Amino acid sequence: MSEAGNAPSGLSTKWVHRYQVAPQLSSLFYVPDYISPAEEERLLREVHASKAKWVQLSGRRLQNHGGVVHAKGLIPAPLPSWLQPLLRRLAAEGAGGGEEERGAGAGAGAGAGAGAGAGGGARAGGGDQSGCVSGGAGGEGVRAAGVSSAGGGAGGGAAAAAGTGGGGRGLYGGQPPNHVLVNSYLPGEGIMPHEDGPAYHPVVAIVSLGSPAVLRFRRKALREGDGHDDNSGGADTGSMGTNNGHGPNGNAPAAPDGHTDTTTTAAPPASAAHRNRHAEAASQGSYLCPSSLPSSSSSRPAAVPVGDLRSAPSAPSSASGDDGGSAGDGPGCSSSCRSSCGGALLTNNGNGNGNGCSNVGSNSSGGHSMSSPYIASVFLAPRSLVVFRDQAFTHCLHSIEEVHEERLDESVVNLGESMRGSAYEGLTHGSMVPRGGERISLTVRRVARVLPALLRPRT
Ligand SMILES: O=C(O)CCC(=O)C(=O)O
Ligand SMILES: [Fe+2]
Repeated sequence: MSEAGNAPSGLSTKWVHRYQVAPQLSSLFYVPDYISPAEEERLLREVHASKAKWVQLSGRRLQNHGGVVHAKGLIPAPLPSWLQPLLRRLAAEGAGGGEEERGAGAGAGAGAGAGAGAGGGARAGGGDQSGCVSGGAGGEGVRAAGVSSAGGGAGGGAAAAAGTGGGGRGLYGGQPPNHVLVNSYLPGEGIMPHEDGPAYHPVVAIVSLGSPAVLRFRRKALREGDGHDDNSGGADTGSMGTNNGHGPNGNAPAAPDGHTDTTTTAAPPASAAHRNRHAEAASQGSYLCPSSLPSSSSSRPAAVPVGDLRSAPSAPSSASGDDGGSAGDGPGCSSSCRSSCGGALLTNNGNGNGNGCSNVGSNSSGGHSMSSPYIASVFLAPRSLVVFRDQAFTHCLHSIEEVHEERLDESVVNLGESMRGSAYEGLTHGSMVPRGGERISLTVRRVARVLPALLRPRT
C-alpha cells in the first residue's frame, strides 16, 4: 500500500490523492483546467504554425517532436521552444514539496504561467500503487535497462524542475520528458486500443486542446498458455495470433507515431477499418479484453480494493514488485488477469461489436458492469491533463472511439467533482457530448533510452 508522503509511484502522495480518479485504476490521474485558456490558445497556434510535418493516419494525424522513437531508443532531435514551458511544468508535476500542487501556480521552473486552479477532482483512493504496478519490462529487460540509462534527451533542463523532495520525483521520475506527439482528431476520428510500449518510461501525460473526447481503458488480454506476466508491451504473441512485431529486444521499426512495439495485429478487430488501423498506425497493442469488474450501484466505479488490475474480484491482490521495472509481474497480476480476462478472450474477440468483446451492450446499474469492456474511461475536457502510468500504462490498452458524439457511459470516472465549475459541470452518466471540432492532444512521454544522435530528423 502506498505510504504517506512516499508514494511508490514516485509521485507525492498529495498529488496522487488529489488527482486519482478511479479506484480500480489507481495509476490514472485527471487534472481539470491544467492550462489556462490563453495557454491553450498559444499552444494551438504553435501547433498549427509548426514546421513539423503532419503524418496522416486513417483516424488522426500527428506531428512528432523530440526525435524518432526507435525500438532501441530515441534518436533525439531538439524539442521546439514553444513546448519547453509545458515540459518543464510536467516534469515538476507530482514532485512534492508543494510547489507543483494545483492552485499554487505552475510549479517549479514551470514558466508556463498557467496554474489554473484545478478545483479538486480526484479523491484519495488509499492508493495501493505497489504490487503489480509497473510490473515492468516483462521479462524483456527493455524497460528496466532503459530507465536506468535514460540520460539526457532533448528535454533540456526539465529535470531540474522535477525535484526530489516531498515524497515524489515527479511524473517522469526526476527526468525530463523528451518526446511529444501532437495528435489531431476531427470528429469521428479516434485511436484504436493500443499500448504505448516499453520504449517509454511507463508514464504518459496528455494535455487536451480544442474539443473534448473520452479516453478509454481496458485490460490487456493474457496470452493463452501463460500467466501473461509480461504484459508490458512485450511479446504479446500467441494464441490470438497477436504479434506485436517486436521481439524480446524490441526490434520493431519506429512507427509513425513513435510507438515502437505495438505493431500488433490483434485479436480479430471487429471491422476492416479497425484492421487497417492496426496495420497503419502501428500503435495498437494486443487485443481486447472485457473487463469483469463487478457491478456497483454507485455512479462511481466499483469500490474494488485499490490494487488496480490485480484487484479484480476473483483475484485477491497479492504484493509483488514495486516500482522499478523489475522483470515480470507479481503473482497477483497473473491471477487477476487470468481470472478477469482469461478464457473469455478466446471466444469473445472479433464478434463484431467494435470492441472485440462479446459481452458489451446491456449495461447494468452502474459502476463497472460485467458488460462494459472498459475498466475506466476519462472525459478529457479541453485544457485538461490526463496522466497514466504504471499499471494503467503497462496492463491496459487505451483508446478513443471514432465517434462524433461521446457517450458518457458508466465507465467514465471523472464526472462530478472533476468538472465542477467548468463548462462540463452538468454532465452525468448517459450524457452525450459532441466532439465538436478538432481536438489536439499533446502526448508527452520520456523515451527511456536515448541513442546517440547520429541521425537527426527534422523537427
Ligand atoms: O490523443 C490522446 O489523448 C491519446 C493519444 C495516444 O494514446 C497516443 O498518442 O499514444
Ligand atoms: Fe497511446
